Amino acid sequence: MPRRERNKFVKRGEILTLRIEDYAFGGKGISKIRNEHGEFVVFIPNTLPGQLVKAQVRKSSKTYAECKLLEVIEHAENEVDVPYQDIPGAPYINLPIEIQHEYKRKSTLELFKRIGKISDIETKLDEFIPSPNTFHYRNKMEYGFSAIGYDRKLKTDVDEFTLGFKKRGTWWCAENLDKDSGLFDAQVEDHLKHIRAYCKSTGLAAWHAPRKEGFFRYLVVRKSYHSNQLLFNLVTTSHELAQFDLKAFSKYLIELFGDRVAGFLHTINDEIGDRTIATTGSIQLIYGENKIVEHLLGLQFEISMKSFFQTNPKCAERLYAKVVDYALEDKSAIDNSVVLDLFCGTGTIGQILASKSNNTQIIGVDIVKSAIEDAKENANRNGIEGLKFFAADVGKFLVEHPQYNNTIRTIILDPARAGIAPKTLKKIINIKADRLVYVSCNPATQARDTEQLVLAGYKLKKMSLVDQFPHTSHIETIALFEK
Ligand SMILES: C[S@@+](CC[C@H](N)C(=O)[O-])C[C@H]1O[C@@H](n2cnc3c(N)ncnc32)[C@H](O)[C@@H]1O
Repeated sequence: MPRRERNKFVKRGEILTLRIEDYAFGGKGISKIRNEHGEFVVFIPNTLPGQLVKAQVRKSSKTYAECKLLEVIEHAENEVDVPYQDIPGAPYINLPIEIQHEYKRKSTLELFKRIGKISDIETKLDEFIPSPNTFHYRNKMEYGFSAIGYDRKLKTDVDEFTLGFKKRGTWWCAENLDKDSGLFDAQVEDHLKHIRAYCKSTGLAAWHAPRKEGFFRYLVVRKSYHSNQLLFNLVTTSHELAQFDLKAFSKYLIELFGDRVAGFLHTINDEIGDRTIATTGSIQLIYGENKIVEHLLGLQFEISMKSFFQTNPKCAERLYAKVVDYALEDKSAIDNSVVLDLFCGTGTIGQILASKSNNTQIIGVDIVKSAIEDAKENANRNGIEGLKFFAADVGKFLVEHPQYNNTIRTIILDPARAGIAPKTLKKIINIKADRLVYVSCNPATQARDTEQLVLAGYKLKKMSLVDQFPHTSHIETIALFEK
C-alpha cells in the first residue's frame, strides 16, 4: 500500500496565525502558507480579507486545509465600529454593507460557474437586491440557556447561568447577550439580561450540555413587523416543572414588554440532543394567542411557532415580488393553469401569485403539517381562491399524483438549505414543466441542481441575488429556468 504523503505545510490540531487574503463562498476566508515546498491554501470560516486571525487546523489534504477560527487578532482596514454586541450569528457586522454585497455577489457567481457549470453566469445576473433594513431585520431569534458561560477577559469557560448564544466553535458553552445585537428587536435584547436574572432567581438550573441535564433550555421570540407584537416560547425539560410558575413568568414578560406580548407558549423538550428546539417537544399556550400576524405585499399571514416564515419579512417582500415577476413574465403559463408551489411553507408565494393572476390554481406542498394548516387559514383570511395545500414530502406527493406529469407549465421551488433530494429532483424534471422559478437559501445546493437541470434540457435564463441576511455569509437566490 502506498505510504500517505506527509503534509509539508500544516498538522491537524496545529494553531496557526494567518493573514486572510481572499473570500470564498459561504463566508470562508482564504489564507495562503508559502514555504520552500510551494503555496498551500487554508480556509477559515467567518473571516474577512485583511484580518489577522488565530485558527486551528481541523482537516487537511495535500492541497488545502480547513481551520476553525479561534480569534481575530487584527481587524481588516475596512471594518467599522457598530454600537451592538457582537454575536456569532453576525460575523460581518463591522463590514460596510456595500462591501458585504460585493463579496456575496462575486462568491455566489463563482459558485455557479464552478458547481453549476454556467460559464457565462455574469450575463445571467439580473439584479442584486439589498435588504431594506440593514439592522434589526430579523423576525425570530432563538436564545439558549447554558450552565457554562464564557469569560471574555479571562478567555476561559466558567460555571455561570447564561442566556445568549453558543460561543463560536463550541457546543458546550455560551455567552450572555447583554444588549442589542443589531439583528433582532432592540427592546427584547436589551431586556434579555433581566429575563436571565428572573430565571436564575428561581434556583432552577440552566441546561448543562456536557451533562445533558438542567431545566431551562431555550427562549424563542417571534416578532411581527406589522403589529410590532412578540410571541414567546420558553423551552424547558419536564423534571422540575412543578417548581416553575409559568403564569408568573408570562406576567413578568408583560411587565417588561406590555401589550407587545401577543402570546406566551411553553414547550417541554426532554430530548438530550441540542436539536431545533421550537419544533420538537409538546407545546402549550400559557397566555394570549399562539400566532402572530405579518403583512406582506398587502396580504396577511398568520404564523405559528413551528411554521417556517422568512426571517427578514421586509426583504421577503422584495424577494417575493421578484419571484412573482419571473413567474408572470410568461403570463400564458400561469393564467388559467395549474401551478405547483413545492416546499411552500405557509403558502406565501402561491398566495401572492394567485392574487396577481387570473383563474390560476395553485397546488402547495410542504412536509410540515402546521405550516400547511397556516397556509390554508391564510388563504381564507386573504380571501384568495384556487389554492390547494397538501402536507406531504414533495417526492412522495409527486409519485402519488402522476396526473401532473406533462400537464404543468410552471413550477415554483423553494427548498430548505439541504436543497432538493436528487430522487425528488428527477421527479420534478419528469413533470416536464416549461418553466421553473427556483428560490434557494443555499446557492451551493442550487448550483448542484442547476447542473442536473441543464443536463435535463433546461436553460438558466436569469437569476437575482437577495441579501436576506445582512452581516452573515448567507444569500438568497432566485433562478428562472426555461426549456
Ligand atoms: C425555505 S422554506 C420555503 C417556504 C416558503 N416558500 C416561504 O417562502 O415561506 C422550505 C420549506 O421546505 C419544507 N420542506 C423541507 N423538506 C421537505 C420535503 N421533503 N417535502 C416537502 N417540504 C419540505 C420545509 O418545511 C419548509 O417550509
